Amino acid sequence: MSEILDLNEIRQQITVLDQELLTLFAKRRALTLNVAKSKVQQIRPIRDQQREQELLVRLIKHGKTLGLDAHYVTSVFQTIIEDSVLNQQAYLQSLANPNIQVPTVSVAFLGNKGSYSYLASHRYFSRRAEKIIESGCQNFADILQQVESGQVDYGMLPIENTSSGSINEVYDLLQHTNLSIVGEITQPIEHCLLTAVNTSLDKIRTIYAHGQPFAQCSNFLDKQKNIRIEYCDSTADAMAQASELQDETIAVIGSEEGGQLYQLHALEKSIANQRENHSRFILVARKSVEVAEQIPAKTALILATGQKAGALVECLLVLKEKGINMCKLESRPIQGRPWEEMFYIDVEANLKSFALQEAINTITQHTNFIKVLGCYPIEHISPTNVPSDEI
Ligand SMILES: C=C(O[C@@H]1C=C(C(=O)O)C=C[C@H]1O)C(=O)O
Repeated sequence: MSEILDLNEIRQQITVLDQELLTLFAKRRALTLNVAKSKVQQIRPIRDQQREQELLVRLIKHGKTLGLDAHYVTSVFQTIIEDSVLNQQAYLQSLANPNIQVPTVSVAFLGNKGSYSYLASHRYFSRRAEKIIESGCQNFADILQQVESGQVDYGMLPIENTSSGSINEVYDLLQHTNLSIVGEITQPIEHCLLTAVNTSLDKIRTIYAHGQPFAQCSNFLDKQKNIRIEYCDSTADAMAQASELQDETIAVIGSEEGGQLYQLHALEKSIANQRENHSRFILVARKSVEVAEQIPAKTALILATGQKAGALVECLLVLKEKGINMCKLESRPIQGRPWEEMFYIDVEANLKSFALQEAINTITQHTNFIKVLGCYPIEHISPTNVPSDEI
């Protein structure tokens, strides 16, 4: 006869193990902070992908002897390494900008509790501040106005999404602001259909959604018959309305994590057109920041060339000559000047670097207008992979 297994007792053992794992994670984090301190002394870059690869190969081999598959070990340690690199970057940034190191920060974002902007703000500051004073806004212009007037320290704005592209309204607002971009964060967007009460898809008649999630879920929505879309100012607004109405015919497009704050449950998960759906947010402040040299930096520029033939090409050639990688180019019309365009250019370079300073000086000769929107650490940590023959 097989032995009787006591579920509660086994779960108790798992609970103890999980706590031990957390203690080990914290110890590892503390050690990586010491690594960061030594890199400051030795002026070495934060990221060392060769070390990451060696470490992964060793762990995968060892994991196999314990019955753990390579995929599992790789994904766990990629997450640990990402946290470690971001934490080291945040530490170096706090040294480079002692004035930004404060325990409490105030942040304006779109919507209320539960919006993607709310989740991005909390994730961004989780390793940088102890407390966030939240300021939910009804539109992007309000966010900028609150930062400009000094009502809050920071504004979090979505700038692009992997499925619906650039957020033009934010680009247009950036033309007229004196604020600086001081950070970025990429937030996974996992759209679900959320409801306040137990119901089924065939009973839903109205879906509350913000325009962005609506556009990103068009394939799923096209398949639904007899459904009306109610546009809302934000995802959080949509959630609050559905939560208040407690109606089995009403659903909301939003994240499961955000929905939990309104006691909403996921009726359908992963309803976005693209499975890999991410939004990039930028953080704006009144004062620009310095980016430590050991951290990969991005600089955002806007420029107008007028209607001179080839002027934009001349500007881009300057970047090429200086070996500066352009990671984004966007154009927007200039209000009041028909057919003239404002170009938004993101480059992977530190504003302090000699190459970028020289490039900006030369580019200025080809433009009517040029402005640096900000220089900030690149927050996206691309995972190091292990060559398949090494596994
Ligand atoms: C901790 C370090 O910094 C980074 C983080 C690593 C990690 O968490 O294991 C490994 C290499 C670096 O990209 C290090 O250089 O050892």
